[in-house]
Amino acid sequence: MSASTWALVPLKSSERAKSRLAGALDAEQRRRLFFSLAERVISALTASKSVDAVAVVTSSHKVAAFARSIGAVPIMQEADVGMSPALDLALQILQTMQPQRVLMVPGDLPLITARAVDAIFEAQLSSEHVVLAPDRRREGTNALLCSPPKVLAPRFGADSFARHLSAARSAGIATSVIESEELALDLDCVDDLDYLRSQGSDRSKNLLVPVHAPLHAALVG
Ligand SMILES: Nc1nc2c(ncn2[C@@H]2O[C@H](COP(=O)(O)OP(=O)(O)OP(=O)(O)O)[C@@H](O)[C@H]2O)c(=O)[nH]1
Ligand SMILES: O=C(O)[C@H](O)COP(=O)(O)O
Repeated sequence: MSASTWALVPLKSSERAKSRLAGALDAEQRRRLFFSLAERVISALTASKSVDAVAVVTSSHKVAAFARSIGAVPIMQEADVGMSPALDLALQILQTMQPQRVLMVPGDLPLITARAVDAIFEAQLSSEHVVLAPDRRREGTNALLCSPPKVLAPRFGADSFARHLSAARSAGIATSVIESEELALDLDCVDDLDYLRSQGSDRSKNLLVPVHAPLHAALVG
């Protein structure tokens, strides 16, 4: 398969994911939340008019089968070695498809929409360009568009937004930062769950039901 714009989502093994929510959700709720979030992210990417194909990098055969069932292409890694090494490996494999650009998005953005994904691509002003979406604390990076894919190495982890921005700037790469409520929330800790709940039950309901019934149940059930 060849596609010029790929989206790439790293997904941990479901049993190990969302460990920071262990104080608020039991293991089964966390597992369901993980799959609901992943489905939401992959669906938004697939529905974006700018994305030709979505890949998921994972070490889990269960997660790979799930990704395939909703139209994503799984890329297998041997073990969970961290988000950036997983992305590095996937980028190397995707390179054989000669993509023009790759959008990297973590699999835990509950408010993401196809419209927000489209807006990332609209912020790309030249063929050599980086677009960054920070999280709501402006610490993490919730979307990283690299055009071409090797223009900037992914540096996810603590303070990744500042690190991506300064690496792009010091390399002289044209860079845009996109502020978007729909991209700014990633569900890492109990505080993030509270923030999502505080968005209002109607909004939460409309957002999460019926497609995301398990996520809704985990949050309000
Ligand atoms: N393929 C792969 N994905 C990863 C790895 N580590 C994290 N991710 C994914 O990267 C994204 C952001 O990771 P985190 O915010 O740390 O999510 P998490 O690992 O589920 O949460 P915690 O267990 O609480 O740290 C999520 O989509 C994870 O599933 C890894 O080693 N391999
Ligand atoms: O910047 C990052 O590393 C990403 O936002 C993912 O990290 P987090 O979900 O753990 O904040």
